Amino acid sequence: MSKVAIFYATGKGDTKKACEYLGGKLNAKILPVNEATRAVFEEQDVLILASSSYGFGELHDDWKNKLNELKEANLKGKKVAIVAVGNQERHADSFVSGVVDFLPCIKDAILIGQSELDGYKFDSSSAFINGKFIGLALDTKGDKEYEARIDKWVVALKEQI
Ligand SMILES: Cc1cc2nc3c(=O)[nH]c(=O)nc-3n(C[C@H](O)[C@H](O)[C@H](O)COP(=O)(O)O)c2cc1C
Repeated sequence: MSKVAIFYATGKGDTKKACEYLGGKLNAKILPVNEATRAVFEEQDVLILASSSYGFGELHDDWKNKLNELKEANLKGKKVAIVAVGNQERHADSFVSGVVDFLPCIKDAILIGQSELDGYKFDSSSAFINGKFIGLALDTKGDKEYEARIDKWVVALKEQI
């Protein structure tokens, strides 16, 4: 069985809560990213990188501080999925944009878990590329049905793992 781990950064707990729900569905290990190391990244078959956005579409600081380690990790042949948490109404100009900074750090990995627009309304998002989100976009405060989005994503993800 594939070893799946979710590495998350969270400010007020929204991303953590979503990851706990997701982790239960995937039977995955869940780790605050500030506890992760290059070796732990390399131990996994599938890595799920989860972060909320802060500033103007930036990653949470805990993830910013780990990007170098992620970049140095040998992820060749591994699968990586992204979970992006934000607020489409209050931050419509940079909705879940921070997670785009993962892309240069996972070049040797296989990106899985891209998702559709699926009813979101925003003006701009760096994480929405060529008509798709680069991962799962969640607005846990603005979308009461966010767990249903996770359920749907998990079904698609399991086919790619
Ligand atoms: C100062 C500040 C800046 C934010 N910037 C963004 C942003 O650029 N894009 C976005 O989608 N959400 C933004 N948000 C919303 C948070 O990402 C959102 O509240 C999220 O649910 C927080 O999750 P967390 O508790 O896991 O950190 C911002 C929130 C704050 C307080």
